[in-house]
Amino acid sequence: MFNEAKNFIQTYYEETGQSEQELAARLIEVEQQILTQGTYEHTLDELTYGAKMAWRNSNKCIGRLFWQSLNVLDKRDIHSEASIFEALLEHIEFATNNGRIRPTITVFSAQDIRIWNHQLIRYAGYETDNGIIGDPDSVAFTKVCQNLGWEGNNGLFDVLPLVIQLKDNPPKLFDIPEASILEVPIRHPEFDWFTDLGLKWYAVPMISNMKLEVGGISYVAAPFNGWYMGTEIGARNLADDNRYNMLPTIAEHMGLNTKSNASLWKDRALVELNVAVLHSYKEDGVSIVDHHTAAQQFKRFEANEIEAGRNVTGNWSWLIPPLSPATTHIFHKPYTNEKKTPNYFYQKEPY
Ligand code: HEM
Ligand SMILES: N/C(=N/c1cccc(CO[C@@H]2CCNC2)c1)c1cccs1
Repeated sequence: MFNEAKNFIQTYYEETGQSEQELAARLIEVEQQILTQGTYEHTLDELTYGAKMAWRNSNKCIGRLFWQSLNVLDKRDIHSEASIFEALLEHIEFATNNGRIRPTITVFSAQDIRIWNHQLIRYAGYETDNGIIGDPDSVAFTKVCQNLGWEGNNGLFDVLPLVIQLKDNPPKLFDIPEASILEVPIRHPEFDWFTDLGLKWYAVPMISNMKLEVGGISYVAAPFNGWYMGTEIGARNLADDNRYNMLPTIAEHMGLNTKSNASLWKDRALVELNVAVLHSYKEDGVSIVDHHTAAQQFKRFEANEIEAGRNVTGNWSWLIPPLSPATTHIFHKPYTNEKKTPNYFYQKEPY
């Protein structure tokens, strides 16, 4: 652990221009803590910078240009399910900010808390005799919630409860107040019939099942949010045939020939769905980025990193957007998928 701690603290001090003397003193302190307690505690500044570095090192993320502007909420001192629920509501409110989304991470104490949700706000998926209602991606977790007593409503867009577990206690469920959940009804700038599809999506993506690793310490409950890139909603969540599978319906309404692949009906429906998503979020003043702008921002990130003397790492297959990937520069160049730390990692599902 001391090796990982030393590497992180050294890099942190170098990148923030703190003196060799301060570094040496801090390293002695950390070594002492590890020797006597088996671990050490990050200062707020170390934790804050570590969370930002972890974003900077996230190879699958196209949004890394803004890594230094991450808001870090330190909640390492709370240890009851109720106060964790309160902190999560605080995160949701602060991050949502009435639509002017603030990229934010809340860090809970390193080991004894788990949030079972994949995202703080996500729609339920119900398996019924005549198919799946809601988000197919949520079917397994929805069953877990129902086994824990959650009813659900068999709706298309039922927001799942927060499931919070302390140590090895049974998890506790908490409903998120509707007032805290900002959603965007999806309409199209030209096709008036689009509204009748009854589609909407939530404003803020908040990943809550990954762990933040900084200097040898793993924060297994550290939910983080940014804003959406439009294609995530328009080219995947509402488009995939194993998600909301809207392309055939949209193509029908557009009067396209869905009997022939060569009519490119799927592609035309896909573009209009993505146009509708971007139009709706923008009209409602909810932060969102289109995949062309996001790629241009990523290009600026690459230049900044080279300028800072760091090599750019990335996971090409995740960085290219799912719609018109070859229209971005990312498609036309290779990226090394070298894993640096601090970083965000997958971890075993607690259920
Ligand atoms: C600010 C706006 C942001 C945008 C537009 C953005 C965009 C994206 C997109 C499109 C993906 C791929 C998701 C998918 O294909 O399912 C992604 C992945 C990822 N992003 Fe970002 N991101 C943003 C902010 C952040 C922040 C604040 C963090 C953490 C502090 C972060 C960490 C990650 C990580 C760890 C992944 C990979 C997730 C996985 O492995 O499943 N991003 N991002
Ligand atoms: N825009 C975003 N998109 C995502 C970022 C990370 C993960 C995901 C969802 O990943 C799922 C697992 C693989 N694809 C879907 C979406 C952000 C969420 C939190 C901060 S930015």
